[in-house]
Amino acid sequence: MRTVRAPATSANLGSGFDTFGVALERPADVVSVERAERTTIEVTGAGAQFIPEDPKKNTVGAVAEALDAPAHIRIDKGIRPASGLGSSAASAAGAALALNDLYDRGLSREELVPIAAEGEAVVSGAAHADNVAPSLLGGFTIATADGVRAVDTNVPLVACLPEEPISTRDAREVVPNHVTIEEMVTTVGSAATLTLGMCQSDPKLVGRGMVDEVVTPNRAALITGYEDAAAAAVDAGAYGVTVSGSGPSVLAVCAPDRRRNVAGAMVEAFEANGEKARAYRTWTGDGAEFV
Ligand SMILES: Nc1ncnc2c1ncn2[C@@H]1O[C@H](COP(=O)(O)OP(=O)(O)O)[C@@H](O)[C@H]1O
Ligand SMILES: N[C@@H](CCOP(=O)(O)O)C(=O)O
Repeated sequence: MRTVRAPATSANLGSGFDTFGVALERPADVVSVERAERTTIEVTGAGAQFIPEDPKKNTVGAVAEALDAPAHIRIDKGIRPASGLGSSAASAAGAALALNDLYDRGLSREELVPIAAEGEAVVSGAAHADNVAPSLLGGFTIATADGVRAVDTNVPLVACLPEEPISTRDAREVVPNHVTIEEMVTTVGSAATLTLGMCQSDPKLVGRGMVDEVVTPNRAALITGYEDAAAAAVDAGAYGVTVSGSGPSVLAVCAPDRRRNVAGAMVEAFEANGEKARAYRTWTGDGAEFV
């Protein structure tokens, strides 16, 4: 048997749609695998009742098939599904690392990224790698068509998760198909600023680089209370705020000692809009690990 803890992640970070991602120190899924004749799946933990155990519908089933590694797979969910915190991706990343070892496939973590992304295609219709990459590699990752690059970084974060779920598949419907040249120039500037901020572990630069006027406004409109939560986070000291992944979570970057205030302000703002919410005070973290 092999057991892996795979962390939650926050994708896009505003300016890096389908490209940027960070691993969070918490929460995380725990995935255990045992060799079997055919793949079976058992899910417990946060939101387990909303997650299919059919291998054709669960992200880990696609991973087992891609690695030709049938197994009994147990998933203990620490990350609620439809959260915008890479819930489906964490299970896929954990299964990829565990099955690669169980079946001695000898693939590197970088080589496991596209395999784990197959799981994402099952649930969202797109094999986007921006969640599985940081869940496998840790830190800040840049996933592009020609591979993935990871940067070790140390940035304080707050992820606030409102109760109302949003599925990635639905949230991809509101992504615009076209951008203007002005929007492209702004996005490139933001993305470059954010990358520099991650390389220098500078939360102020990261916050400036989260600005995005292309995808984020449409996604934010799907989240009840987003504008108030974002404004409250900035008032409480956040350097930048954006939609985490496809939402509904909201990601804020701030100084380490402002995390409690920022977390409290966002939860309060959501609650004033009739949305229960919880906040994770966290940091950029490591990738999946054997436990
Ligand atoms: N192992 C898994 N963990 C979480 N969700 C899964 C898993 N396998 C399939 N799903 C399905 O994926 C969807 C959640 O994924 P997604 O919409 O991308 O949200 P998130 O941003 O939390 O990953 C739900 O419909 C859920 O049933
Ligand atoms: N790039 C994807 C990221 C989805 O992240 P998730 O945590 O919501 O699954 C997108 O924005 O659609």
